Amino acid sequence: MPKVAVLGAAGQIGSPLSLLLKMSPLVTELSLYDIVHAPGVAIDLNHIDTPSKVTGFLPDNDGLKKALAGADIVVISAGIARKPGMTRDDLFKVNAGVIQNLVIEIAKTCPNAFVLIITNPVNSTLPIAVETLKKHNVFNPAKVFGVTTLDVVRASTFVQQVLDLPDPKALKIPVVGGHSGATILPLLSQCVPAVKLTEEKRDAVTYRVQFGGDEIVQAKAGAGSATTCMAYAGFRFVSSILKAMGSESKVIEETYLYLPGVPGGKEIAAELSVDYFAVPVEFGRAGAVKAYPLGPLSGYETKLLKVAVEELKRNVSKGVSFALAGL
Ligand SMILES: NC(=O)C1=CN([C@@H]2O[C@H](COP(=O)(O)OP(=O)(O)OC[C@H]3O[C@@H](n4cnc5c(N)ncnc54)[C@H](O)[C@@H]3O)[C@@H](O)[C@H]2O)C=CC1
Ligand SMILES: O=C([O-])CC(=O)C(=O)O
Repeated sequence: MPKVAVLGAAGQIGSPLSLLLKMSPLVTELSLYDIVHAPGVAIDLNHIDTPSKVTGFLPDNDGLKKALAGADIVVISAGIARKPGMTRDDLFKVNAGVIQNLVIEIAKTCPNAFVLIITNPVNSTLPIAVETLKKHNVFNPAKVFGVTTLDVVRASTFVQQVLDLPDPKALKIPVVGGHSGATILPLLSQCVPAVKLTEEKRDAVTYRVQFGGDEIVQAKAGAGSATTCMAYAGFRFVSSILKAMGSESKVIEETYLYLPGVPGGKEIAAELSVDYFAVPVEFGRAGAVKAYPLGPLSGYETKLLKVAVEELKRNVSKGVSFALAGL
């Protein structure tokens, strides 16, 4: 039965995400790691009356290795978050090294685990994780992802709000690309069921999905960025993987991934001329089984796609260069 490890578990995302995982009947064992407070967070969660067992580790006494031992899924939200005036790319300096060091230990201790990266800038931290796993000869493209679920959650929520519809969950809107500003591309033209948006509303919703993170950073005024909605989105993504691991039915979620390693992905990468992109991905027992193409885009979306790809290429190569230099 699945063991999930959360790295960065004492943080503003890690704690509520761990709470949601503790509530899930799909999780048997939860191990929490952070450079501070993780054992306390674990004891706290262990007073909840669900069967899963929670253990917390700090860096001393091989804590990271112990946290990762036997993990089936590792979720990483370790690192620093934005303050007003910062871009996600400004987090690179600190978070690139954090991801690289954590992933080196994953490569040694639980090389077959799913690795889900929440830590920003996701556009670059995922390539760092992939290059690090490749270097250790344990990269499985079906199991390593950047978590972009919050963008998908935002797209349906913001369309529901602008059209005053009853239920955001009833709207399925693919969000492709990366996870920052112009690299995020909500495909509103593919909304199921279809919605009618004036150009003005289309532009406003698209902008809000792309820059929704800024809304929260500004409102929190120095106290952090998206946390509870991210914990919700991260839990949705982990749950989808757990469901796919345990059943025959297909599960589809958008996620940012190394396309050439997944069936269907090579063609998308060749068409976009970028190896990393979020697309709808089908999951099975052993991870990603198929990457779906973007499908028909409106003229408006085609223009935005060009901008997204150019920016994303720079973010990817920054991550790859960092990883290769440090390995
Ligand atoms: N992918 C996405 O959609 C989103 C990503 N994020 C990103 O998630 C990350 C975490 O955000 P928050 O939880 O709000 O930040 P936070 O500062 O509250 O928590 C981060 C935690 O990481 C820990 N940490 C730092 N270095 C570590 C290391 N080397 N090993 C283990 N733990 C370490 C810290 O002690 C802290 O507890 C940020 O990079 C943020 O930008 C945030 C929202 C959405
Ligand atoms: O904006 C940030 O820094 C946090 C984030 O990734 C988001 O809210 O999408």
